[in-house]
Amino acid sequence: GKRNMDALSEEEKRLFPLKTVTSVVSLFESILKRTTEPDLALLSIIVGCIENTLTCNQQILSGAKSTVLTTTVDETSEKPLAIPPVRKEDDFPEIEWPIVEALYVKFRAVIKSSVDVTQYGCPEFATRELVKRVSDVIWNTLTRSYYKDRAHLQSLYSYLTGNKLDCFGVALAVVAGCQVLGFNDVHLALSEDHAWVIFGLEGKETAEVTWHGKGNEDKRGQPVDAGIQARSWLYVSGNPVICSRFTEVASLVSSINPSITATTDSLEVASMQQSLLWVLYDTGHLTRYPMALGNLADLEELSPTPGRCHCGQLFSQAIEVARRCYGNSHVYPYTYQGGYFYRNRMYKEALESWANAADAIRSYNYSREDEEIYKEFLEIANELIPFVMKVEGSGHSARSILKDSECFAHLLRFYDGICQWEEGSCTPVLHIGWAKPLVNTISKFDSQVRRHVVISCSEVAEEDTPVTKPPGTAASTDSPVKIVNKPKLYLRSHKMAGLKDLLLSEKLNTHAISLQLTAQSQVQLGGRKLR
Ligand SMILES: FC(F)c1nnc(N2CCN(c3ncnc4sc(CC(F)(F)F)cc34)CC2)s1
Repeated sequence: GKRNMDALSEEEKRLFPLKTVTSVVSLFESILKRTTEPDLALLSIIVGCIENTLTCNQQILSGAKSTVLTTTVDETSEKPLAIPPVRKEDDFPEIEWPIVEALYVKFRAVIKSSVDVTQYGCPEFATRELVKRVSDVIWNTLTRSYYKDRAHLQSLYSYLTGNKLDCFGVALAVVAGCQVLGFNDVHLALSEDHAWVIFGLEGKETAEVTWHGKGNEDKRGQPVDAGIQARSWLYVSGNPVICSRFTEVASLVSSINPSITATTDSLEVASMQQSLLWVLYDTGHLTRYPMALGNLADLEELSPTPGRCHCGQLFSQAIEVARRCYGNSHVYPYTYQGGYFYRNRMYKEALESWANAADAIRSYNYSREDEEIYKEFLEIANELIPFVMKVEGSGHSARSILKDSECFAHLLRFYDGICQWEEGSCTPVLHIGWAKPLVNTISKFDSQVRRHVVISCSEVAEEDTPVTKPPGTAASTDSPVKIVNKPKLYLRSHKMAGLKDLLLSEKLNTHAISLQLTAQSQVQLGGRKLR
């Protein structure tokens, strides 16, 4: 019979007007089940329409409709730990099929009328020129100037109703445009702060299709090899999430933004995003997507789904995937997990996650387009860790992390990773603003505790490393004290290795430590790490 050329089956159309989260979930489940080519434009329009209707034209209702603003201020500190966003009950808008269909038809018309594929020889695979052309069509139809970092600019609904897209939205629109033209070899490649496309035979070609950050010339049309060679975090050493159509659906669901204001979320949009992420989780499309797992974990922390795994397991799963599939070159899985531990006052675990995050960044060279992760580490070092030291400092319990040499080892490993990140980079990372909080933090640990960490800095084993009992030999029953293994730490950065004696000294020489930490290394060997 007639091939169903419509985007939706009759049955799916009957789900309209969409009035509930359940109906949106049913629609996604039906589409994901019946096709290997889910239509990105259609799905982006649908979730974008719901998000923008519920978050962009909102009056904060008084009375029963909106819950009271709740803030949790930890009684021992003036700095609130985390203010859960106010979640407003709101009526789900009625999404009519004709509205969605009209926008969908408009997008297809814009793309088909602007790109003459015969000009590219109707190739089986997309060419660089074709990908660049689609990027130009999206680029040239955007509003001249608008605030690019605003929320709710990531969907095709935003593009079609307001001609505005953010950096991710442009990349998604280009892939959706190529899908309209029948080039199913064009797919999204996602790093932790940038997006580009792969295309061609076996997806071997890459092309920039959007801008990145502020004041950076866009490199649209160029391959991303230069960014990978420069070893900048932005290109994750060539380990981006390479999307299939299904992971592209996961990325448009993951980029749903329930925020109405800085402190108020739409309950319905958050619930829709959470439910759709579980659908994608159950169909296996989050398996190789650490950030989407982290997003789902954050939503589960705020509002646990009965019968589902604990959010802590999702943070751990994201780390497992990053290690196994992406060469441990992603940082966010650790800072997602560290943030969770911090919000839940699990400070020793948070320090370990942040040290693991620093291990992930150490092999990169810091480039000027890596500001986002720089800000992440700066906030951990200068806000979160000092806050932990303050609240832990007051409790003189023996269990305080200030008496725990493993915590001191985590802290040193955190700084060691950042120092090694800076090594060989053209742009310095550490400055005096880092040194003061560091010295302050280290000084909170007793010298006994600090001296309990066995620090090695080179291949040569420490001559004075006391031989500890080989593991497994039971401590003799009459030993008066518990045999506690001393944490061992291998410092890889020159700066931290140079600090070794200062760190273990009885009295901390604040000035010497600051000088060592902020020393500008003279000539960088060609300004980057080589092999
Ligand atoms: F606690 C921290 F680790 C984080 N909390 N939220 C984080 N996000 C939020 C969501 N987010 C993302 N979540 C899903 N997929 C992607 S793809 C991408 C790069 C770009 F936008 F395409 F350019 C970003 C991103 C960026 C990282 S990190």
